[in-house]
Amino acid sequence: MSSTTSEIADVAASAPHCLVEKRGHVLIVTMNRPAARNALSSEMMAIMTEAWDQVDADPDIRVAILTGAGGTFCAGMDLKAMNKSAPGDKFVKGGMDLTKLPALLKGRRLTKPLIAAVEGAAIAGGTEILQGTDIRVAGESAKFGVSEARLGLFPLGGSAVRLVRQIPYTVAAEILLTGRNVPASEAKELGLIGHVVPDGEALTKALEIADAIAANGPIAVQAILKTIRVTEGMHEEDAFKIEAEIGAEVFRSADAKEGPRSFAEKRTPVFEGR
Ligand SMILES: C[C@H](/C=C/C(=O)SCCNC(=O)CCNC(=O)[C@H](O)C(C)(C)COP(=O)(O)OP(=O)(O)OC[C@H]1O[C@@H](n2cnc3c(N)ncnc32)[C@H](O)[C@@H]1OP(=O)(O)O)[C@H]1CC[C@H]2[C@@H]3CCC4=CC(=O)CC[C@]4(C)[C@H]3CC[C@]12C
Repeated sequence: MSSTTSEIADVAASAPHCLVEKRGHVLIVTMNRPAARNALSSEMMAIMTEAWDQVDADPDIRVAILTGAGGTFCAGMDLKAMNKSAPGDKFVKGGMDLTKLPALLKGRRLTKPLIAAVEGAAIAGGTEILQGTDIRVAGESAKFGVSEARLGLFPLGGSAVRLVRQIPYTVAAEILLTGRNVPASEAKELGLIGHVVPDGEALTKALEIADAIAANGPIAVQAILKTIRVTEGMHEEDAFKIEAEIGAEVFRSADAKEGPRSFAEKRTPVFEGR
């Protein structure tokens, strides 16, 4: 028996705003409000924060993927909810710490690599969270933008700080100040994303990259990521001191012995993450 339109709408309304699925060593986090183009809700952000905690805490998870349901990544903050209750009214002096938004990975980065698989729109909050991911794949019709200024808002998800550090200054300034949309081809040219794939294939490509990372030594992967994060913006000399400490720790691990041993024995390495 086929479902009626209202039955489908009822199911959609009761569905969690974010889905979390573990596939092997990969945790897939899917923003799931397709009828509202995956606009951010409190429920969605609470589940995302829990998922990020799970990624950091579970040693069996080696990589995470962030994606959106129904052919859209994320249309940013829920503007209809915002219209009913203006967030600015809560911003009384000292009333809220706006330096951290863990769900959007502002003031928090994961200890494992995070891959964004983008289809359709990644607008405002959607492009803001993208900047907290490490590797980014998008379908060819995807579009990006930090459009808050168009609505008289400020990109409090961190873009006024991060975007100028991730793509050339003049383009970042233009994107932030005009709020214009950036097509996938241009985003790739700018280095905001790393891959453009046919529409509908972003998650497949992200999984392919995730599997390649998950097959590597997890201690090495996490140490490389930690070095990137901790040394960002540092003078080279200071950065090399930290790099040396972190790198030496990796060389002391059992995985660092297993890698060369597997090569000599002509077999695939079995990394245990210790
Ligand atoms: C500041 C930080 C971020 C802000 C923002 O993101 S502002 C949002 C800007 N977004 C947009 O302008 C996109 C609007 N949408 C579109 O342009 C289009 O819909 C689309 C291109 C995305 C898709 O087009 P389409 O043709 O495919 O589809 P449509 O027909 O247009 O849409 C279908 C359907 O979806 C609905 N829809 C789409 N987008 C939205 C949306 N954004 N909101 C609601 N609904 C949407 C559309 O209406 C249609 O519906 P229908 O019924 O069918 O008509 C903030 C980020 C995080 C915030 C902090 C979070 C934590 C906090 C908690 C507090 O309590 C205090 C504040 C705060 C700290 C908070 C502060 C602000 C942030 C940092």
